[in-house]
Formats: sequence, structure tokens, C-alpha cells
Amino acid sequence: MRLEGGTSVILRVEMDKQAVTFGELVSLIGQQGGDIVAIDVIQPGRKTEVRDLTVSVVEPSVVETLSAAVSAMKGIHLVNVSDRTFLLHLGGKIEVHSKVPIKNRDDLSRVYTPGVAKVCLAIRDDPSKAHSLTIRRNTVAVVSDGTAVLGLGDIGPHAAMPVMEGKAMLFKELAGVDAFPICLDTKDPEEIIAIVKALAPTFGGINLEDISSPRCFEIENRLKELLDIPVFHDDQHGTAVVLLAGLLNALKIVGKAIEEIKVVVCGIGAAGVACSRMLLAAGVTHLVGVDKDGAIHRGVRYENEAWNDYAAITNPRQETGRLADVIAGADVFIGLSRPRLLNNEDVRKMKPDPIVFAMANPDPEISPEEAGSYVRVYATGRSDYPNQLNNVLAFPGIFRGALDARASTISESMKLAAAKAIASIVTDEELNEEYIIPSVFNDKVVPAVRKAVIQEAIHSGVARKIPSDFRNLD
Ligand SMILES: NC(=O)C1=CN([C@@H]2O[C@H](COP(=O)(O)OP(=O)(O)OC[C@H]3O[C@@H](n4cnc5c(N)ncnc54)[C@H](O)[C@@H]3O)[C@@H](O)[C@H]2O)C=CC1
Ligand SMILES: CC(=O)C(=O)O
Ligand SMILES: [Mg+2]
Repeated sequence: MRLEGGTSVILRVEMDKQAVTFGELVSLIGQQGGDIVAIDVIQPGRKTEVRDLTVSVVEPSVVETLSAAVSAMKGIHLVNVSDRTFLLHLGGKIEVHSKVPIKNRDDLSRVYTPGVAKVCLAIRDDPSKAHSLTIRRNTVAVVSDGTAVLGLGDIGPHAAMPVMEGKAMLFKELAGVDAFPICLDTKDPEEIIAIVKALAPTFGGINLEDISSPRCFEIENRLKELLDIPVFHDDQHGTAVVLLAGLLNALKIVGKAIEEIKVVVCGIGAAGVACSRMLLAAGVTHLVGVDKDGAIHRGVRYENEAWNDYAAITNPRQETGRLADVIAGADVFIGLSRPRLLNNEDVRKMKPDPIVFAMANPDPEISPEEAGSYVRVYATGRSDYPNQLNNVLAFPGIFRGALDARASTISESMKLAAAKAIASIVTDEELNEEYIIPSVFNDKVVPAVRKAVIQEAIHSGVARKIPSDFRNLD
């Protein structure tokens, strides 16, 4: 499994300066396929010296051969090799900061007892004040049970934490939203619903993450009914928003109308179901979903209730067979399943100018190399290829807008508006096969999504507050 696009490692080396020169070491690392991008002298010395060399390699497999060659070099002791990604995770990736200092008793008596008591009583008397007097107005819970973490599957709540911390970082860095990762040691939907319901007073929104299907549908629907704050399963709706944005732009390139295309969605789990629904709402008429046992159609009674509902609204021609069968004549492939499920032969059965969105993480359903030049528009969920279709483009701006408008929910029309906002950031002049979707670093994304979400929240009556920049607007 290729977990990183390009890897960099830190080699800590102890050099016997009488036996080897630094230049010799540099050239050996170069010969072995490494590129030294930083050098830190850890322990200088006349005879021996300890240095940390940050070395970037194109393929993770190079690290092993390169380390072996460095170890074997006369005069060099390779002390250790650290993966920079692991180093970045030491102690976790986020922490809590106070907004006001506590320097004296006066400060203390206001942030804490006795002063805090009158704020508590004000909220007791009017609970809606919790939005203005606590962190609630800007805070989201990122809740997972670790059952469908990226495409890694059920790896458990402890192992899910790095992803949830990452999501919390993205909320903060991209949209200024404070987010807490909460990984639950239970897979019982009833227990998850009860826990999230009980946690809700702390939060202005609930972002469910990496909870496997079909459990995720029941959990989200029930929580939406129970809570008056937005509950949003990111893998379903964040993904669907970004997918639609990418597809709207890709269709402009190939000059096809959304009503006329055949779309094959592979992986009818959380993301696959929600993406399919979004595409149908946007005008797709010919959509076929495929999972492990082949195309989903009305001729079968599925144990998975979500698939019976799915069969009722998709596959108008009742196509049967495996992915390799139903892909024939498709204009668009959308992968939300597992790595390497599509091959070049399959792609060649698609209509001319195929669009392939291979969105499984961390490895796509088909690599760009295998997809080849026959594919007209290719996109993945990864950061290291062009056209990153990843829900990170959606959830920060969607929650920014929902929190600012104190929305009670995130409706279908708010999601559709968010998708169109993301798509519109790529201008007609900029649009090309390798640029159908703005980068996550494009600073227009979050403001555009926020604006669209707030406008739609106000329009559909779910906003409980008009943000100041929306007052007095026509
Ligand atoms: N790029 C993005 O923004 C996002 C990508 N994803 C990716 O989509 C994939 C699915 O995620 P979720 O929907 O959350 O998981 P999920 O566990 O709910 O769904 C996965 C589905 O794939 C199906 N599947 C497994 N093997 C298959 C096969 N051989 N052929 C067809 N279907 C098969 C499973 O049966 C299941 O229905 C993961 O790789 C995840 O990383 C998910 C959310 C966002
Ligand atoms: C991107 C994301 O949320 C996932 O792959 O699960
Ligand atoms: Mg996810």
C-alpha cells in the first residue's frame, strides 16, 4: 500500500571525520535516489560529528536500500531513521489554548468562581445564551467509532484518532472552527446515538466521520431528529458536495450534459450512497451502483436495507453483472470503495472522453499510470496528484457557514449551494483536464462555501441568526 506521495525521512548519522567526508556521504545518498533537503548539526566535534539529514525520496521503498547503503559506508554509524510523518504526530497534532490570560486573583475570580456563576445562571435562565457565552458557537465534535477509517476499514477508535485530529486541524486552519476529535470505544449505534446526544450541549455542530455503512445512515438520521444543531456525516455529504463540484466542471470539459451521461459508482457505502443521491438530485438519470457482489438492482432483496432503497432509485435499465460488465458505455466512473478495483481494460470499455474519479483513500481504485491517456479527466482524493476531490474542500466552509448562521441543520439545498460555490471558483479560462477543482489552499474556497451555505440557510428558514455581513443585503 502506497501511504505517502513522496516520502521524507531524517537520517541521524555519526561520522568519523577521519574516515569519511560529508561530501562522500552526500554523493552516496544522491546515488541511492535520495535528495538532501535539510541538514542539522546535532553534535559538532573535531573527530566525530552527529548530523540529522532530512532526505526526500520518490518511493518509500528507496528508504530501505538507501539506509542499508549509508549503514555500510566506512566511517558512518547510522544512529536511526525517523519518518517525518511519525515525528509530526508525536504527542498528537492539536492542543487547547486559553483566550484570556489568568494573571491575578481578579482574572481568576472572573474566568472561574465566583464570577463564572452569574454566567452559568444566565444560561440556565436562557439556554440559547450558551451560543454566545460558551465555546459552543464555534465548536464542532468530530465523532468516529473507527469502523471505516479512510479506506483502511475497521481499525478501531485508537487508530482512528490521527485522522480525527487531522480533521480538527483542518477545521481550525481553514475555517477557524474549533473542533474536538472524539473516538468512541463502541460500535453499537444505540450507544453512539446516546453518547452524541449527551455530548451535544458542548457543541454547535456534530461532524460524524468514518463510521461504516449502513450503520452510519441510522446514526445520522436519528441524531438529526434528536438534535437542533447540524449533524453532518462528512463521508456522505462532504464527499458528495465535492464530487458534484468536480463533476460539473469535468462535464464542461467533455461537453456532455449531466442528464445524458451514464455514471457508474463503485462502492455503495456511506460515500457511495450519498454521492449517488446528490448526483440524482443534480440531474443524473442513468446511474448504476456496484458493490462487492456486483451491480445493485431491483431483482434482489438485499439484507442491507440501504441497498434496497438504493435499487429503487438507480439502475433504470436493471443492469446486472460485475464492475467490468456495467462499466461498458459509462461516461463517468466514481470510485468510493477500495484500491485497484478498476483496470485499464475496464476504462477502455467506457465512452470516449471518460471521466474517472478514483476517490478511495489512501490508494485510488486505479492509478493515473494505469488509467493512461485514454482517460480525459482523472481525479483522486489524494493531495499528491492534480484534481484532489476530497471532502476537505467542503466541511470547513459548510460548518463555518452553519455555525455563523446558527443553522439548525445542513439541508440538501445548502449542500447543493456549497457544491456550486466550489465549482464556480474554477473560472472558464482556468478550467482544464488537470484543474477541475480548486486546491484546498485556494483561499476563496471557504468564504465562497460559507456564503452559499448562509444564503441558503436564510432562504430555507433554518438560520437562527443573520450574520452581520448578511444584514442589510438585498
Ligand atoms: N475522497 C474523499 O473525499 C473521500 C473518499 N472516501 C473513500 O471512499 C471509500 C469508502 O468510504 P466509505 O463510504 O466511508 O466506506 P464504507 O465502508 O461505508 O463503504 C465502502 C464500500 O465499498 C464496498 N466495497 C468493498 N470492496 C468492494 C469491491 N471489491 N467492489 C465494490 N465495492 C466494494 C463495501 O462493500 C462498502 O459498501 C474509502 O476508500 C474512503 O477513503 C470516503 C469519503 C471521502
Ligand atoms: C477523506 C475522507 O474523509 C475519507 O477518505 O474517509
Ligand atoms: Mg472520512
